This record gives sequence, C-alpha cells and structure tokens, in this order.
Amino acid sequence: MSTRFGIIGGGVMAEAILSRLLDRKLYLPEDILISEPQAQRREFLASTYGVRVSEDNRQAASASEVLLLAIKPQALDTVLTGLLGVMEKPLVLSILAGVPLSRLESGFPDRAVIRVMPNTPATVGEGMTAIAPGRRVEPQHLDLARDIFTAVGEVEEVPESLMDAVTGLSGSGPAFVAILIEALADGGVAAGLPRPVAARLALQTVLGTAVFLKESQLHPAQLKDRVTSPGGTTIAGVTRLEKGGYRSAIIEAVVAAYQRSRELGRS
Ligand SMILES: NC(=O)C1=CN([C@@H]2O[C@H](COP(=O)(O)OP(=O)(O)OC[C@H]3O[C@@H](n4cnc5c(N)ncnc54)[C@H](O)[C@@H]3O)[C@@H](O)[C@H]2O)C=CC1
Ligand SMILES: O=C(O)[C@@H]1CCC=N1
Repeated sequence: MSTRFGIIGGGVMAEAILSRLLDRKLYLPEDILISEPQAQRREFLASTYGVRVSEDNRQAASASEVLLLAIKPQALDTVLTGLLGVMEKPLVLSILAGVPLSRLESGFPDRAVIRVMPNTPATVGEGMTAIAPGRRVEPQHLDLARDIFTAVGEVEEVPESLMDAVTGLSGSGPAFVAILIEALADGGVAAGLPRPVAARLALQTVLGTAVFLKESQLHPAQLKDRVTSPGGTTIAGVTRLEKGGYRSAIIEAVVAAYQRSRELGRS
C-alpha cells in the first residue's frame, strides 16, 4: 500500500492536523503513515483514525507526496541521521519551533522544504498557520502546503525571518488565551458564581469578543471604548488591569516565546 502523506512524530500537533485532514477528506486514512516510537500512542492513532503506523521513521519518509515533521526540535538530529539513504523525495513540511530552513535543507538535500508554524485550534479548523518556503520550493509545492493548512484554518505566507515572531504569537498564543479564560472564570468564582457558570461565561465572552472583532473589523480599542461606560464597572476593571501590567505581561509573553524560538533554532 503506498503512502501519500508521511508523518514523523505522532504527538499533539500531528494529531490536530491529521484529524482535520481526514475530516475534510483531503487524505484517506490509508494514505497516511505515522512513525512514532511510543507503542501506546501508535495504537491510539491507528484505532482512532484508521491510519497506518510504524516504529520506523524511514517508512514515513518514503511517502510519495508529503512528509510532515512533527517531532520536538531537540529530536531533529537523531531523526535526520536515521533517514540517511531514503530515496523518495516528498515535500518536507516542518512544524518544528525555531528550526531554520537552512538546517532543514541541509538535512534533506535535494528536497523542497517549507517551514510551517500552525497552532492547536487547527484541530477544529480554526487554526492560524504561517508558511515560509525554502529555496527549492516550486509553485506546486506551495499550493499543496496551502491546501493542507487551509483545511485546518487560515494561512499566511511570511518571510522566514518572521517565523520566530509568528511562533511567539500564534504558535504559543492559544496557551496565553487559555490562561486568560481560566483566570476570567476564577474571577467569576471569586465574585460568587458557581464554577460551571463562570467557566461557560468566560469561554463565551472570549469567543464572542473574537468573533465580533473579526466580523465587525472594529479595532480592539473601539470595542473596549464601547464597553466602558463613564464611571461604570468596566473602567474600574480596566484601571486594575493597567495597574497589574496586563498589557505588558502579554507583550512580554509573546516576546519571551519569540526569543525561546530563536534559541531553539540555535541549539
Ligand atoms: N503543541 C503546539 O501547540 C505546537 C507545536 N509545534 C511544534 O510541533 C512539534 C511537535 O510538538 P507537539 O506535538 O506539541 O509535541 P509532542 O511531544 O506531543 O509530539 C512529539 C511526538 O514525537 C515523538 N517522537 C519522539 N522522538 C521521536 C523520534 N525519534 N522519531 C519519531 N517520533 C518521535 C514523541 O513520542 C511524540 O509523540 C514541535 O517541534 C513543536 O515545536 C508547532 C506549533 C504548535
Ligand atoms: O511550546 C512550544 O515550543 C510549541 C511551539 C509553538 C507552540 N508550542
């Protein structure tokens, strides 16, 4: 049976992407082979999605169309060594934080490589993915990468020099937003709401605000101004947020994640 789509590393992000690709029928389960060292994880992926699995990365790398690299950046050198001599030349899509195209292109000589930074909302088709093509990428490779990541959300092409900044914002951002939602719910509980009610209100408030901003195209500051009544509740809360360094904490979180992405690329 031939593999069109190979995946090395069957973890969180691989699952997020593959589940959506199967949902959207871009690939059939039998088109996909995932190589993954953990037996329990292999069994889970095979039984949940019907995809083929292997312990051997060389089988995934022998895919005819696409090889998705979804291991941790720290595992790259070991994985590359194990792939020496594999003959097939699929398009390589690397989602590894920080790892530059130059390192990927020397690890995969003669192959087209695209550096990609997706995020976890890809699981539900609401991902944000940035792609940066390498030197050997042809228009058909870029079209294929766009098709794959459009199936999991929105796609933005950026120069590679911006990929670490993208990683700090949209790659890591879902964690920052999840903490905001958790903290909003905690605030509701502190103010007397039952936990399930607080959790529901917090989640829908963040979702509703994001959808409203997207559909109305309002600047976030305009929305904030609409909510803040003179002498009202919201400005009281905003004053406390400013005192607590809310904006700078978020800005610094994105910058710290960007800097860590740069460090990972150097190691
Ligand atoms: N989790 C996220 O939100 C995002 C992660 N990324 C990137 O995606 C990559 C994977 O991240 P996660 O899925 O979160 O990690 P994960 O730890 O869930 O998945 C990595 C998988 O690789 C497997 N693995 C380890 N050594 C291997 C080897 N030698 N050969 C094959 N597989 C091996 C592990 O057993 C594990 O299942 C990372 O490089 C990360 O920078 C990118 C965007 C978002
Ligand atoms: O935390 C990480 O390193 C990965 C990259 C972007 C999101 N998660």
